[in-house]
Amino acid sequence: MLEATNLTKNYGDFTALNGLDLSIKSGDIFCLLGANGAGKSTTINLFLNFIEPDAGQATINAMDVTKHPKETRQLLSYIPENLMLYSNLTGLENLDFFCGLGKKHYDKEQLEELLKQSGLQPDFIHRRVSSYSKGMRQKVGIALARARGARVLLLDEPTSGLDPKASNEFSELLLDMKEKGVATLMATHDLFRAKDTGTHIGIMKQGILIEDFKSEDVSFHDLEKLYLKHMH
Ligand SMILES: Nc1ncnc2c1ncn2[C@@H]1O[C@H](COP(=O)(O)OP(=O)(O)OP(=O)(O)O)[C@@H](O)[C@H]1O
Repeated sequence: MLEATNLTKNYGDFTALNGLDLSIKSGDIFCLLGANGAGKSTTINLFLNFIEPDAGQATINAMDVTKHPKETRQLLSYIPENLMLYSNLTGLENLDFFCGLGKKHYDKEQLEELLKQSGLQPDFIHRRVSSYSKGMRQKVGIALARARGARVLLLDEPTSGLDPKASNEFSELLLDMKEKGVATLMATHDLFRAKDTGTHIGIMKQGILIEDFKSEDVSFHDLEKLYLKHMH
């Protein structure tokens, strides 16, 4: 569903992403680990078509994102570390607004249901987002992904700064999306979540994917050892 072939991005003579080959299928949760500056956000931004590759291609459902920007963007939802929501609007009003931008229209009951299914406490649905915790904001992001019927989730450190309970709730939502066949690419620094929630784990260093394996094939201890070894 998500494929990178020799995907490469240079900034001047600095190579931020170097010949990435990657395949993420429906129902996969691929967790991308790596130190600051390793190239994780660059990878996500290339799939989003926010930036253009210098070589290779990023495809979603076999469509090159640079050649089919509209079709590919319709298939995906993106949740960055800090989701942009209107703080003066309620969660429900935000969801309604962003669904409208994507020409999806739901009535009030359906929007309430989408937010509840995404774990937002019912008494917050009609409160302004300015009163939300970061975890609650990320739940609105998941509700939007559901509302848009996204087949692909691109997540850039969505759980950084969340407390363990909120992070765990977010993982549950990802597993639920996985059951629905959504393909997920998540950049994260959270080794525990990568092992716990991811189906696949990649470790990136200086723009190169140096490890790529199924998370069931490593213990948490071995993952930590491998990660630390590569960080030197
Ligand atoms: N617009 C830009 N111009 C020049 N260099 C850039 C630009 N954007 C990113 N880079 C560089 O590319 C490299 C990869 O950055 P990227 O944001 O992909 O890393 P990352 O793995 O997501 O790191 P982090 O964990 O800090 O988010 C970094 O060295 C960064 O400084």
